[in-house]
Amino acid sequence: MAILETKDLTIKFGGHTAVDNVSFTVPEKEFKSIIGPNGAGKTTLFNLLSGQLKPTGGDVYLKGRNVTKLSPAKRARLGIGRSFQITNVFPNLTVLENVRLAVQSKRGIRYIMHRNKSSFREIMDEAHRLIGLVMLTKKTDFLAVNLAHGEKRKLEIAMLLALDTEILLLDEPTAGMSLEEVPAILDVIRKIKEQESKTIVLIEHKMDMIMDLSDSIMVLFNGRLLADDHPKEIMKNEQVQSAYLGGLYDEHTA
Ligand SMILES: Nc1ncnc2c1ncn2[C@@H]1O[C@H](COP(=O)(O)OP(=O)(O)OP(=O)(O)O)[C@@H](O)[C@H]1O
Repeated sequence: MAILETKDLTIKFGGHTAVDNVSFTVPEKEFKSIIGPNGAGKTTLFNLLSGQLKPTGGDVYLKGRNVTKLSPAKRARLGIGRSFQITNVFPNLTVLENVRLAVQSKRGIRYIMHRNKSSFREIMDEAHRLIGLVMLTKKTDFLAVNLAHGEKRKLEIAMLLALDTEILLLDEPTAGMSLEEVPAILDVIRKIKEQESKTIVLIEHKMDMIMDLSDSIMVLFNGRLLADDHPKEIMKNEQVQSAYLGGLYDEHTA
């Protein structure tokens, strides 16, 4: 069953159509990547999925339910979690404290009202598990403010996982990272894919990063869906090669 689906999703900014009649489905537990050159509409599409933007036309469905008119908070409660929604990283708290608070906020008032030793232990165990999953164990007691850029992204991912949504929208998790930091974050994403049984939709600018991780790849170009297929087919697709790979080649040689 499709856990996430769009039909003819469109948004116009003035005369410019940033997302143009995009229809796609994401089956449950699939790892789908969205690629495309600068300005293709990837982030705008994410904003439409998470509810930050309302479309000019078309619809978004979550588990068959039309959520087009719902707020980001309501969509999050229904199962869509987005990495950049994590605005509550406290710089002067440790990694453990930040993740613990995220786990606690998900469990909500129930746990606070019935606070007891076993629920606190459970929350701490989950926080430690998530810190391990994103490979930050050695930094457990570091203040968030003292983490390297790549480590901060890992912390954000741990806090996103704490919300325990079925769908994770990851917007360029490697953005702004030094080359040495990239393999570690890809390892984290691979581990999440293997261990967490989530549906993952990931935006990536650099196609080579996500070829082996993705079950399917969507290519956006000028707001349009150029292709949506298995990675191998995407590589062979001539339209994609000329539109997207050509652009990348230019970028590397510029
Ligand atoms: N709020 C807005 N108002 C006007 N135009 C916008 C707005 N948001 C995005 N756009 C335009 O929509 C187009 C798509 O932008 P978007 O950021 O979604 O692209 P992208 O594929 O995410 O690019 P990048 O890889 O650079 O992040 C661009 O031309 C951009 O200038």
